[in-house]
Amino acid sequence: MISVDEALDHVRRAAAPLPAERTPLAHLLHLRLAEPVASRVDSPPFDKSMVDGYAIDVSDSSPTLRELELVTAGSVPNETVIPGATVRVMTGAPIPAGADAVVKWEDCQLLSDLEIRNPAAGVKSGSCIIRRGTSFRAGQLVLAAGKRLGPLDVALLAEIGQAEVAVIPRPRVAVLPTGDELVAAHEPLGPGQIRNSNGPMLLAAVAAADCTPIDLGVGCDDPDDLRTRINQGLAHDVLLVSGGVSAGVKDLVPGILQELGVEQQFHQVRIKPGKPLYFGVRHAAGRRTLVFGLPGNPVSTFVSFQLFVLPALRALAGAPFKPIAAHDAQLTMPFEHRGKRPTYHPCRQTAPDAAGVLQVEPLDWRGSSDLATLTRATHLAAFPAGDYQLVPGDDVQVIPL
Ligand SMILES: Nc1nc2c(c(=O)[nH]1)N[C@H]1C(S)=C(S)[C@@H](COP(=O)(O)OP(=O)(O)OC[C@H]3O[C@@H](n4cnc5c(N)ncnc54)[C@H](O)[C@@H]3O)O[C@H]1N2
Ligand code: MOO
Repeated sequence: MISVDEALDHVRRAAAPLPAERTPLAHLLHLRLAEPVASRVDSPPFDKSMVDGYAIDVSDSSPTLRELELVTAGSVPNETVIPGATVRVMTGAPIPAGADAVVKWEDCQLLSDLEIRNPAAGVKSGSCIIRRGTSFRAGQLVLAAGKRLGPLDVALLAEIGQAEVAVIPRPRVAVLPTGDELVAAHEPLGPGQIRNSNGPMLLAAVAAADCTPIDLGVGCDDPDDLRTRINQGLAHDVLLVSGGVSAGVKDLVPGILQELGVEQQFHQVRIKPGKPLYFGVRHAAGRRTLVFGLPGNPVSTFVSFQLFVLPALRALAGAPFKPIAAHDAQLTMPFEHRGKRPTYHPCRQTAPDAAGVLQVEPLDWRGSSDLATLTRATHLAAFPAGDYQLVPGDDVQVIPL
C-alpha cells in the first residue's frame, strides 16, 4: 500500500496536458491557450468618435460651422473638416480628416438645419476621440500561453479577428458505476438493491470540473458486460469506474482492465476512506487513457475524486499539476483518531476566530456510505495516521469542498 503523496506522484507523471486543438470562439470558455496570441491589427483600427456630436478643428475660430455630412458607425467620411465646416458624427464613427475633437450634440447650439454655433472655445484637441491603437498595436501580445479563457478573453480574441485558436481541449471523461445491486433513482428498490448515487455524482463532478462527461450506463458484475463498457470508456481521455475494485469475489474491475491493456500504476492507498483506489494508464492507437477505479462506497468515491481525479483533470486540461490545497484550521470540538491510515473526515466551518483562523467542527460521520453527512460538510479535515486525542484549539489541515 502506498501513501497519498506517492499515489499523487503516479497521477502527476501520467497527467500531461492533452494535445492542443484549434477551436472556434464559441467553444473556448474555460479552456487554456496552448500558444501566445498577438494581435494582427491595431485596436481600435481607426480614430473614432466616443460620442454623438460634431467633429471640429479646435483651432478654427469661425463663428459658425456648416455641416458637410453625417457619418454613422460603420460608414466612412467623404468630406474633410475645413475652416467654417463640421462633420456630424455618431458614436463609433471614424473621425474625418481635418477634425481633432468631437463635441456632444447637446453641448452645441443649432442655428439652422445644417448650421451650428462653433463650440470650439475651451475644447481640448483630442477631446471625445479614441485614437487608433489606443488599446493595443498590431504585433502586441494580448493573451499569454496557458491562460484559462474567460468571457473577456473570448471577446478580445473576437476583437482581434481570431476566429479560432489553439487550446488544450476539454478532457472527455467516461463514467462507469458498477454493481449488480445498483438501480437508478427512478426505479423501485428490490431486496438487496441500492440506488446508484455514484454515477450521477461523478457525471456532475466531471461537469463541475469543466470536463465533458460521458455516461456509460451501469455495469453488471459480469465479465462480458464490464469488458464491453470498459472498452467503450477506454476511447476517452479518462475512465472513472466506481465499485468492484476491492477484494470481493465480484470485484472484477482490475483484472479486466489488465486484460484490456491498462497498465496498473497503483492499487490501494493508505487513506480512509478510499483505500482500494486503483490507478492505471492505457496507451493505444496514439491515445492515452487514465483509468481510475474508485472504491464503490459513495464517500470513498467522492473523496478519491477530489484528491486524485480532480488534480489529474486539471493537469490534462493544461493547468500545472497541483494537489488540492490544504489550509490551516483549528478544531472547535474534541476529536479522537484511531487507525493506521490518515483520515479525511467531513467537517463544518464555524466562524473564523478573532485572529481570522478558520474554525472547524468534525461532523458525526458514519463512514464511507454516509453521503448525507458529507453534504453538510464544508471541508475535509486531514487527520494523520495514529491513535491520539485532539482537543478544541488543536491545529488541523483542511481541504475545502
Ligand atoms: N476484504 C476486504 N474487503 C474490503 C476492503 C478490503 O481492503 N478488503 N476494502 C473495503 C473498502 S475500504 C471499501 S471502500 C470497499 C470498496 O469496495 P469496491 O470498490 O469493490 O466497491 P463495491 O464492493 O462494489 O461497493 C462498496 C459499497 O458501495 C456501494 N456502491 C457501489 N457502487 C455504488 C454506486 N454507484 N452508488 C451507490 N453505492 C454504491 C455498494 O453497494 C457497497 O455497499 O470495499 C471494502 N471491502
Ligand atoms: O476506504 Mo473504504 O473507502 O473505508 O470505505
